[in-house]
Amino acid sequence: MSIVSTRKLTSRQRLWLAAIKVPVYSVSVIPIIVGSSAAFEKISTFDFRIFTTFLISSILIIAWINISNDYFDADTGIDKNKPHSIVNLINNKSLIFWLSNIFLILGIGGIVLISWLQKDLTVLFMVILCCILGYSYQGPPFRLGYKGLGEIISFITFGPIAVSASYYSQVQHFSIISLASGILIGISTSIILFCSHFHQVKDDFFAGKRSPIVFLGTKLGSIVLKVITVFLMFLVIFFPILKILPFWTFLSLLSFPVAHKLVQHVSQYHNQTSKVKNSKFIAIKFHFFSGILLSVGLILSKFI
Ligand SMILES: C/C(=C\COP(=O)(O)OP(=O)(O)O)CCC[C@H](C)CCC[C@H](C)CCCC(C)C
Ligand SMILES: O=C(O)C1=CC(=O)c2ccccc2C1=O
Repeated sequence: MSIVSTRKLTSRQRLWLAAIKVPVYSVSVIPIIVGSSAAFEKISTFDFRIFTTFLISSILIIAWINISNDYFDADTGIDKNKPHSIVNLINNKSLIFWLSNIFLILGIGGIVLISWLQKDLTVLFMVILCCILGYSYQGPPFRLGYKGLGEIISFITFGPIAVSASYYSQVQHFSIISLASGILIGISTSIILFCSHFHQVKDDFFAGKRSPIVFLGTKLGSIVLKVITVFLMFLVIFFPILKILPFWTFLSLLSFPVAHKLVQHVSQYHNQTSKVKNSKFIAIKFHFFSGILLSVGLILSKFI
């Protein structure tokens, strides 16, 4: 194989890697881990079979939302400068549409299994609500993401609903612990989506997508990011002080250096496309570490 073709292969592989968006799957894993940790903290119970089924289902649902996002974005032309859109890579829209639906059916199938095992439809209703809201973010005729509502949808779905659903799947009741943990996870998830708009501001504007950054501009957007991140850190301190969350959830504060790096990076490079692009990955790192530390804090509270 010639050097040129190897290079070609490598760049295509890179595009595929970007298209698959592996790091983004943190958003599917963390709410399930945190909800199950909160359940363990509350009543010392952990059903590994339910946990694993929920985790796999959640990953499949995120595969659906991401593949179908490329499918729906192809219709509005917003991804025409995005070589790592799956539609631009495969060039077979109906295949992509059906592939995404297979992921959705398999994901929902796992949740049906949980509901069947527990003879309780609550978790199924909650996840279906998430999927309807997820569809409304990107699919016609709603496309609420194009109206600047993505962050609110992502907060509600990945935060209070997903964390409470995971909690409920373990213990079959609701609690303030899963709600408060869900609020923290919801905010850090929305921070990821918020950061993903900075480098796309021009394409979004010309395609008629009114993302928060199109509304605010990149400078004001970087200030809003700082305010929201500080607010999140404030809640991490405030919840244990008010005994809404157990003491050891303070551990989540150890993710502060990553939060600081994120805010610094965006305030420095908010209008430099190639550099601010990286902010989404710093935000994912922050979401992952703050979420894992929150889980560790919840579990530790049971023992210390
Ligand atoms: C695809 C998503 C965001 C990316 O959108 P955008 O078009 O800006 O991206 P590109 O630049 O890459 O084109 C995700 C949007 C998520 C949505 C707001 C909410 C989805 C809800 C899920 C279905 C909830 C799943 C819950 C699960 C954990 C049980
Ligand atoms: O591709 C992306 O940019 C995102 C994908 C995704 O699934 C997600 C989920 C929750 C919050 C943000 C994001 C993305 O930014």
